Amino acid sequence: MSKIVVVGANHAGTAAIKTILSNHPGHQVSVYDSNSNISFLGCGMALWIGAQIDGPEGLFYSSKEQLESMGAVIHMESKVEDINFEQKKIFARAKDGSALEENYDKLILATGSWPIVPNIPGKDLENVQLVKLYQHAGDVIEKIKSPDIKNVVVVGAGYIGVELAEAFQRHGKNTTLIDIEKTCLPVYYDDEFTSLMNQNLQDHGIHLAFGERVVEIRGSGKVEEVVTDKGAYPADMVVLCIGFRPNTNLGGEKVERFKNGAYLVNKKQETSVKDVFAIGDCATVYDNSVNAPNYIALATNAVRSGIVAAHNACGTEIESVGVQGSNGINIYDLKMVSTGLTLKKARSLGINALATDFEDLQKPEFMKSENPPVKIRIVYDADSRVILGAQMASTYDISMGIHLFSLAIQEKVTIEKLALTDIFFLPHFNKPYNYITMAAISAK
Ligand SMILES: Cc1cc2nc3c(=O)[nH]c(=O)nc-3n(C[C@H](O)[C@H](O)[C@H](O)COP(=O)(O)OP(=O)(O)OC[C@H]3O[C@@H](n4cnc5c(N)ncnc54)[C@H](O)[C@@H]3O)c2cc1C
Ligand SMILES: NC(=O)c1ccc[n+]([C@@H]2O[C@H](COP(=O)([O-])OP(=O)(O)OC[C@H]3O[C@@H](n4cnc5c(N)ncnc54)[C@H](O)[C@@H]3O)[C@@H](O)[C@H]2O)c1
Repeated sequence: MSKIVVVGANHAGTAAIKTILSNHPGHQVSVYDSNSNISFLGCGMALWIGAQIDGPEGLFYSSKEQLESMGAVIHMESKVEDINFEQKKIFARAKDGSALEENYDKLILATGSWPIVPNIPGKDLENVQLVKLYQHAGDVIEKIKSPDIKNVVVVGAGYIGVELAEAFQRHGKNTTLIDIEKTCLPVYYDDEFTSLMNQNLQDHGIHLAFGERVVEIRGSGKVEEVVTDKGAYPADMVVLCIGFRPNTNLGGEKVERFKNGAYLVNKKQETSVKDVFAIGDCATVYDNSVNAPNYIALATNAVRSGIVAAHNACGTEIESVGVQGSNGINIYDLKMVSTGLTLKKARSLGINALATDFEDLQKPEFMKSENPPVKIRIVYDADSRVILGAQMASTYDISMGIHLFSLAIQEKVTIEKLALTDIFFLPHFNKPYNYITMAAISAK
């Protein structure tokens, strides 16, 4: 039996710890995490700020006590500061400042990510906020109770930025959403879909400032305005949501990196250093839509990579089946889901990609129950015919539909095969010629 040290106990680390202790009894698991809490669901932050949930209680699904009850030794508020990969030893600093060190047989790095902070004047002014940790959410929640916080500027209109813009507007704040790209959610959707979300945000009073670069945050002590290359926006609070960078300083020169600094891992989550695994936001994933390693920071990827690493660290060889970056968002009841490559992204990679689009009601026109329109796009390789990506949008809950496309990309299903795939019909649910079949049938 071996001693497994896990650095980081949030979504990825917790998944690895639980998998080891539930499936491989006898291994010793020692955990270090620099934070004071475990398993905070970041996605709950916007719901909490926007008062769509009553409070943070339900946003945790594990704890130090739970992991200890399973047999783990947990060192919270203890930061690992160095690793000697030759001696297989980690060096940490405990909450009281004392030095800790521990040998390992296998090491699992689950050190996650941290929000990117643009190097601009004013980034350290009071009320310039990051939103990653539970503590950050609590800080924002406390501050926006003040009527002095009237104008909130959110920088970055990716998933976090769009969700937070809705939250602040729901909280009655004058909200401006800035992005360097010409639309929101540029990573996950083509313009035909992001235009729906842009309109949705504007319809709810959120001011959009897209295609603008933030050059300075102004104020004396407290933030007062955000200046971009195209304008200036009053701000009593600024929230920075321009993406994550992986926390991989512990790897030093020893552990091979991906182009953005994430630990480069294989399908067993093994790094370039023997007996060292990396999982979650600090590591790459195998992206089936490009057949190569990629960086896609999602809790869903963190959990699955933790499971895979745990089994391999305990001697049971399994491989990740890869991911396609499936994701979803629900803003003022507009639901959008996507997986794989957008048409824009596929073409930027030099793929001879095409898209087949279709729009229809969810159910037959004769149905009296809720029956909104659904918009779908399927992206596929014009040469191999293999499905590369899909996007869907509706006020109807279409979330189950994107899982079909996630599996289709994973299994390299062609658009022709999808056109003949068994999809049931019942007027309560859909149409005989449903929009998935129709989009696939009309592919060029
Ligand atoms: C506001 C917000 C909303 C989100 N919404 C979603 C969503 O809806 N769906 C989704 O799939 N994903 C979502 N995400 C992304 C998701 O939260 C991350 O992908 C996930 O947290 C990654 O988990 P992780 O364990 O790999 O890393 P992290 O959550 O970053 O955890 C890393 C852990 O390592 C610890 N650590 C780091 N360095 C050290 C060290 N040297 N020593 C000891 N401990 C260390 C940290 O304290 C932390 O506990 C959201 C993120 C945010 C911020
Ligand atoms: N529903 C979900 O699945 C969900 C929800 C929240 C977060 N997440 C994940 O968490 C991670 C972090 O989310 P995020 O929203 O921070 O990142 P993101 O990559 O989704 O969005 C970052 C946005 O910031 C913009 N940007 C980058 N640099 C900028 C600059 N200097 N000025 C202005 N805009 C700039 C980008 O164009 C992009 O639109 C992502 O991996 C995301 O997928 C997922």
